[in-house]
Amino acid sequence: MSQVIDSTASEAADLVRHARRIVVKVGSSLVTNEGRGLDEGAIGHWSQQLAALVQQGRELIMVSSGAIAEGMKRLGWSRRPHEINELQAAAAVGQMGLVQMYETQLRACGVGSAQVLLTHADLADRERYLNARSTLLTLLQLGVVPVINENDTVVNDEIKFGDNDTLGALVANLVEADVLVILTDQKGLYTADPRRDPEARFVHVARAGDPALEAMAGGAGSGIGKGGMITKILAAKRAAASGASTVIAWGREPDVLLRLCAGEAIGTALVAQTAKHQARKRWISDHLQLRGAVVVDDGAAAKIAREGKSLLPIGMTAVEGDFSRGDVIAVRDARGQEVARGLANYASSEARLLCRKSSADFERLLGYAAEPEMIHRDNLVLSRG
Ligand SMILES: Nc1ncnc2c1ncn2[C@@H]1O[C@H](COP(=O)(O)OP(=O)(O)O)[C@@H](O)[C@H]1O
Ligand SMILES: N[C@@H](CCC(=O)OP(=O)(O)O)C(=O)O
Repeated sequence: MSQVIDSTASEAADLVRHARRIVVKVGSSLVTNEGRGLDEGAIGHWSQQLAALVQQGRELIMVSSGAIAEGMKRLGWSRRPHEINELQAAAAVGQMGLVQMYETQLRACGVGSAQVLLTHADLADRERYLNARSTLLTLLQLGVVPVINENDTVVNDEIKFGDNDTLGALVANLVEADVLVILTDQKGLYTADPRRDPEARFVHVARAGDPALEAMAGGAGSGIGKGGMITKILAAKRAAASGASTVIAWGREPDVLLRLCAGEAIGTALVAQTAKHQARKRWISDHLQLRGAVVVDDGAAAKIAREGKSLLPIGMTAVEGDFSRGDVIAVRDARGQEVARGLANYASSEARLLCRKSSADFERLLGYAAEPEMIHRDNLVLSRG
């Protein structure tokens, strides 16, 4: 049995203790008590823990399923429909109750919440990716807990996440979370589905992306959940691509989030092998197709290369090519040498207006106020040195 690990369970637990930005995902079977209706006690308990962690100075995002199951209950449907339009209708009905319950519970703990509905296409589109990212990061800065679900109304079979484990991982990638916590109806990952195999052994820690894990994981055990363990294993692999480790744990474990954040080894830890900043750099370097460039003065080039600062439009002298917000562009110095590459916050047409301008002028020049940076330092990779 592989269970290849480069970390011990206690080292893995330390990852959560030190985590600042955490994405928590809860599945339909937990949220709706196996389809019996929204579990107010469970949502209240997670909300209290989320609020306590925000109050500790951490940033929390909740990815919660349950809309379809709750919608089915509200519509009086006992069997999950096959028609996609019926599933979408159920999700729209159920999402009302779902988000209302989180809002009420979090507010009672003194923490604000926000509803964010996303689709895969939103995150594949570079401009929408940047928009979603900056909205979520702003919410986190405000100390608000975003409560995310798939935007079931606008997706069809092909582009549907199908399960919220994938959505949780994509959100972890989007905001560069330190840890993804997947709460489910089992204590974690076993060597086989424990509902079917009484010999199944518990896996405490493993390497995220280890192919041996995929062989252990079966499909959903309850009639309510969709993904099963395989989607959680694949979500951990995906989250690891941006440097986030994943913990899979039982959602009804008392104080599970607080105890994980206190460094207790609960559940299965799937440890990412790449550090966050390296993963981000690789992601940007992989988008090698450059859409254009900006030329910067020596002051801006030095700030980027030596101090690791963001590129501000005031340091830009020229814009080359035709690019959109979210495209990867080069940053060149006055001698034509490439200093860095990164994701443009402004399209080339806007960037041309912003050259040499300070952020106080942006609203007058563009008609709206947006990011002060042309490329944020988180989205910038140095080309040499
Ligand atoms: N190797 C495994 N270890 C643990 N659970 C497994 C495994 N393989 C399959 N499962 C099943 O996956 C289920 C959890 O997935 P799912 O029902 O989709 O939950 P959720 O709604 O939380 O996403 C478990 O109840 C279990 O029966
Ligand atoms: N967006 C859907 C979630 C789909 C789903 O079943 O997810 P999960 O229970 O996490 O496998 C809903 O809210 O019902």
